[in-house]
Amino acid sequence: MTSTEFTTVNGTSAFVPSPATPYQGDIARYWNDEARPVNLRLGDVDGLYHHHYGIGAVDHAALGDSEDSAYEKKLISELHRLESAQTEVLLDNLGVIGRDDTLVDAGCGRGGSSVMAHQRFGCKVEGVTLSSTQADFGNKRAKELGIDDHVHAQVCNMLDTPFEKGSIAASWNNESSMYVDLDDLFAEHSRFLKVGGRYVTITGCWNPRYGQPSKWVSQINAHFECNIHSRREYLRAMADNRLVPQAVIDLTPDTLPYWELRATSSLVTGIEEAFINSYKDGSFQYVLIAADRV
Ligand SMILES: C[S@@+](CC[C@H](N)C(=O)[O-])C[C@H]1O[C@@H](n2cnc3c(N)ncnc32)[C@H](O)[C@@H]1O
Ligand SMILES: CC(C)=CCC/C(C)=C/COP(=O)(O)OP(=O)(O)O
Ligand SMILES: [Mg+2]
Repeated sequence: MTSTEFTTVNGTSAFVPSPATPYQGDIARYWNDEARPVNLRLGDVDGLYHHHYGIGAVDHAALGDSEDSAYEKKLISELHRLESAQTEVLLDNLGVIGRDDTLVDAGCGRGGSSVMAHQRFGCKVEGVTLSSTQADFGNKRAKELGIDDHVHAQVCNMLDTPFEKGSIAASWNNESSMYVDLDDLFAEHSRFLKVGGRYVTITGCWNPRYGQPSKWVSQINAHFECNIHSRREYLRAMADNRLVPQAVIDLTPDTLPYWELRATSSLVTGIEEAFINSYKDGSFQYVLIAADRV
């Protein structure tokens, strides 16, 4: 961060760092203003608020009859269950984490993954986001849950964090790496991770086998003001920054049922077709990459 400015958040005074670039200012504004029902209504199911997508098979028995008056509510619960299942898979890949460890949730959104990590490992989790609205939301949820001594969010550029060199046991980007240069991102994770620590990303990436980003990938970029990288860029930038892949899992077949279900819901946002078509034509992939910091 280059400078700080004084601001007022919910009637209390706080220092919010100025964005490092005009683009980061756009992204901060985007997430400060975001209040899509597809995210808030799903989060209301159990108080875990996610800004990522789901994986796993749809439980049609739990959904029941689509003519039923309770069907839409069940559909929302089912989409939310699949989004939390996505986080569980990310956490499965973090390796052995102790209660005394600190983890970094880079691009933490409203903090759903941070809470789940603490609930599983009993560890500390530090979230960073460009959005003060999201950081406030995450800190309020942590307080309500009585875990604010362990789960904390701050407004901070994930390319330039305050975490000490070699101090972090594991870190991740859950659908947040498409907003940054990957070399800069992995250099920063590599700096604050302990040697032997684990890094995990779940991301959408364009498939080099397709050739170039398809029109659907361009549509997703425009919709979210992001810049989707290719699978090749991820692996190259990791290799250049002492992150050695331990697992590369193609989650594309596992995320398609989520999208096909979401496309039938009242909470559609209009981006469903681009995800479904790009996953089906092979131009876009949903992947998990887990890497060791060596
Ligand atoms: C799609 S949301 C993902 C949120 C969260 N990881 C989740 O799974 O719910 C993208 C997040 O990346 C954050 N982000 C984008 N660029 C960032 C940057 N340079 N530094 C910190 N956070 C960033 C946004 O503020 C937002 O919270
Ligand atoms: C896989 C890719 C390319 C993701 C782009 C980043 C992104 C915006 C993720 C979902 O956020 P969200 O949960 O706020 O989006 P939505 O409102 O569509 O559910
Ligand atoms: Mg969402």
